[in-house]
Formats: sequence, C-alpha cells, structure tokens
Amino acid sequence: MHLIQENKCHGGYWRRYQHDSETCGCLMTFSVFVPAAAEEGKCATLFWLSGLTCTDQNFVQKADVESAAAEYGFIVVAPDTSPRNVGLDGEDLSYDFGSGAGFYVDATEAPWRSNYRMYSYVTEELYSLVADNLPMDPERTGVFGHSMGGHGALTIALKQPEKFRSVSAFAPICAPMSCPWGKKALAGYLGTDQENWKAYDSVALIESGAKVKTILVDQGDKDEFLAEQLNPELLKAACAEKDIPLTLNYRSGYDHSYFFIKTFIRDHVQHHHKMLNDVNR
Ligand SMILES: N[C@@H](CCC(=O)N[C@@H](CSC=O)C(=O)NCC(=O)O)C(=O)O
Repeated sequence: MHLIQENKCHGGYWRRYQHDSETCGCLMTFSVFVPAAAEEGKCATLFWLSGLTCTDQNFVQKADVESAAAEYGFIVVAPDTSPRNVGLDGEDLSYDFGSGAGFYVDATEAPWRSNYRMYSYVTEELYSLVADNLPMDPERTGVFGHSMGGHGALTIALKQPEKFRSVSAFAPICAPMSCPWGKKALAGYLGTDQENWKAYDSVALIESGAKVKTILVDQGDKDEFLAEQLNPELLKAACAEKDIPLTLNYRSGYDHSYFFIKTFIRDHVQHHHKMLNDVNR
C-alpha cells in the first residue's frame, strides 16, 4: 500500500493510502486514523462504512471522529464505497447503483461480479492489509457506518460476529429487501431471486438466527430518507423477536447528514470501547 497523504490530528495521524486490490480488480483508496496510543502497543480498531455517493473522504472531513478516537485509542479505517473506474457499462449512471454504491455485497451478476465485491474487500482484503501493516488488535475490532454503510456494518457484524465484535449504525438501511434503494442494488448485484438477497439483509439475517451481542442505532426523526428507505422499526421487531439487545435512539430534529453523525459520533466510539473492552464479551 502506498501513502498518498498524511495529516496530524489530535495527536494522531490521518493517513490516506492507495493499493491494487485483488478483490475489486482496481486501485482502491482508503483512509485510516492512527492514534498516538498506537506508539505504545496494539489498538482496538473500527471499520467505518460510508453511504451512497461517498468516498473515504466524506467521513474524514465531516464526522469529527478524531477526538474520541484519540481519547479511547482507536484506529479508525474508512474505505471507499465501491470499486472505481473499472470500465463497466453504466457504472457511473446513477447515485444509488454502481460507483459510490457498492452496498457491501459480493455481486454474483455479470458484469458486476468481476469487481463489485465490497463485502470480501472490507472483511478480508482490507482487514488483512490493516492487520498486517498497522498495530491493530484483531481481538478488538468493530464496525460502524451510515445509511448504506449502516446496512453494511449490521450485515457484516451479523455474518462475522467473532471477527467484528461490536457494531453500531447511524440511520442504517435496516431492511434493503424492503426499500427502493435496496431492491435496486440487490437485484442489480445479485439477480432477481430474492432468496439470494437474504444474505445481505439485516432483518432477514436476524430472522434466520444470526446473532450479535448488542446493536446501537441512532436515527434522526427529520431524516429525509426515514419513511421510504430506512425501516428501523423492522429491525426493532426482528431484534425483539430474537432477543438481540437493540438501543434505537430517535434523535429529535436531526436529518440524514453528517451534521447528525458528528453530533453523536462520540457516543458510538464509547459504545465500541465498552463492548470491545468488556471482559465478559
Ligand atoms: N440524492 C442524494 C443522496 C445522497 C446522500 O444523501 N448520500 C448520503 C448517504 S445516503 C445512504 O447511503 C451521504 O452520506 N452523502 C454524503 C455526504 O457527505 O453527506 C444525493 O445524491 O445527494
């Protein structure tokens, strides 16, 4: 991996890297915050997954995660949201499919399946790259995200709870099988057989028995996408049915933006700190 930018921040560093990704078959860019605590030993690590239209930079520039990450000694990894410039017909046509909209799935449909493999990219290739090159404690790794990235965080934690031991989300797409964004993406990447969609739908995963210790979700009640796309009540019902502790905070007056995220990001870092350092976990 090749360092392309470095900025000191809150005693640590934001570093931006590029690497040739075998999984995505293209040059991928990611950012990572390395706290000063990394000079002393291995650090707990959080993977942040961003939403539609984002690169790694939306989170870096807008979320204000650094002061909490520095205080609690977290490495924070922020990948891009899709492969880029892979030359597929239609990859740049819409904001909710193709580039900037990888949905954290491994596509099975042509032509997307050759590159659009963001599930494996995040959970295997990027995870290993960070583990091999930074002082990451693999026993203390969590995942969080926003909107499409909130969906990614929930599904990744539900599918790999031993590898990603804590999870939280801001305004996640809780049930992609039941909303327009999700239906378009899952049909495009996985084909029309909805049985295959269940592997990437938090509610379906929970209904079929997937477990995590606990889930934190923050959701603005003035979120412009709440009514049509997000379905937190379906997540709440599934968690209640399967006895998964869910803290679902409706935040009065907040929308879908990074102004909402930056307001509550410290709560999420504290949640992960508590979960990853709980000796009874
Ligand atoms: N039509 C809008 C939709 C894009 C948008 O709101 N993206 C959100 C995530 S939505 C779900 O994944 C986002 O994080 N945007 C980036 C930001 O910095 O706010 C549009 O194209 O603007």
